[in-house]
Amino acid sequence: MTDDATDDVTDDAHERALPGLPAPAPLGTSALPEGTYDGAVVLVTGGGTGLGKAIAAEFARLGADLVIASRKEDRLKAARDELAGLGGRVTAVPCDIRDPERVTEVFDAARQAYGLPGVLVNNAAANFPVPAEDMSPNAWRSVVDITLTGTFLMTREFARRHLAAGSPGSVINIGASYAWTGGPGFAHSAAAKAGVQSLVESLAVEWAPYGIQVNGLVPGLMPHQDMTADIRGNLDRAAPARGHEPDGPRRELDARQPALRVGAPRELGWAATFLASPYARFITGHTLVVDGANWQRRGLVSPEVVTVREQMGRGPFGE
Ligand SMILES: CCCCCCCCCCC/C=C/C(=O)SCCNC(=O)CCNC(=O)[C@H](O)C(C)(C)COP(=O)(O)OP(=O)(O)OC[C@H]1O[C@@H](n2cnc3c(N)ncnc32)[C@H](O)[C@@H]1OP(=O)(O)O
Ligand SMILES: NC(=O)C1=CN([C@@H]2O[C@H](COP(=O)(O)OP(=O)(O)OC[C@H]3O[C@@H](n4cnc5c(N)ncnc54)[C@H](OP(=O)(O)O)[C@@H]3O)[C@@H](O)[C@H]2O)C=CC1
Repeated sequence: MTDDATDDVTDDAHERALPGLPAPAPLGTSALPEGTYDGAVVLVTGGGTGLGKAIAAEFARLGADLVIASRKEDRLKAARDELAGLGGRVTAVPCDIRDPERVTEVFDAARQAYGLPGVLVNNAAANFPVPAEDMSPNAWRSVVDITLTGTFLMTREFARRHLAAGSPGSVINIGASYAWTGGPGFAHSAAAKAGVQSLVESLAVEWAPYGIQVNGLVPGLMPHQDMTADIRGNLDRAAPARGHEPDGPRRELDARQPALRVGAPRELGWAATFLASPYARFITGHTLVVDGANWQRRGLVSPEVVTVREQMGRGPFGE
């Protein structure tokens, strides 16, 4: 397993004599005791790519049996083989989380393979940048259905099964900080993530009496090789590469973060393994933000306004 983010502070930071936040611990290490998840079953939606795969990897290193679920079978299988190399057992189940019947099948497959998952990571989501005035009803529906409705359906099925069995469980919803700030250019995703955030707060209270924890986990900018072409293209436009190695660390992205570096996917994985661990049993209804304080960033004087259309290189509406 690789982890795509830089371990180094940037050239820019060195030029400015600013260290930024320290680099994370090496990939393959963990703060939790070895075997913390021995015998545990962890279900990660969207576990075949990007941050979901990085989260799954950290649970696997600590002994968990994994179930990864998403739509595209080829990517799931490739991830399954990669994750299996970390030691634990891995099952890949194709599933569109918008479909309640498919959701039921994922839990049936998990139960058959290893037993009822004790941890559910709702990581799958959909997103693409688009000015709101250009967004079709179907584009809105697609993002909201996957991100919000899919998360709800997975969580409901998880809770139903635990309530029936009388067993405890832990749900982690992967969010985004524009749930709180709004997300110009991502109105659909920001609205959906605000809904996901609200689910954390409602369901933590509703299900604490039954022993089910529900927490949120919000990544900052964590680039990875699986990022969609849409998002990668707009990132490139927002922070054009200046001749650094094309697949290496993106220093022009680092320089735009208060931490002077982007996040490494494993940093999100470590946070997830903590939140679902025996060391976080009294934490529920909480959202942990792993973003180097980027979402609180404000300037003394705001930068000049650039419309979303301009940021995306689009001409005037309707032309
Ligand atoms: C402005 C500055 C930008 C700076 C960049 C910063 C980037 C930081 C972002 C960090 C936050 C990240 C949060 C994330 O959630 S990342 C996760 C992203 N991953 C995914 O989205 C993976 C899954 N995505 C998909 O499968 C697809 O993208 C899709 C969401 C479209 C879902 O597929 P589905 O099969 O359901 O949908 P369709 O292909 O049938 O399309 C449905 C409608 O949506 C319209 N559409 C699709 N893409 C676009 C687009 N790029 N722009 C506008 N509209 C789009 C499509 O046309 C369909 O509508 P119509 O039927 O009306 O045509
Ligand atoms: N990367 C970042 O910097 C940030 C990411 N996030 C959040 O982190 C999470 C992971 O994002 P990231 O890894 O970057 O993105 P990816 O595009 O790599 O992951 C999205 C995953 O969701 C799965 N998925 C999409 N639609 C469905 C569906 N209908 N049913 C089942 N699975 C589906 C995809 O698999 P498939 O196509 O096979 O279905 C894919 O594995 C998301 O919740 C995202 O909002 C938040 C802020 C920043």
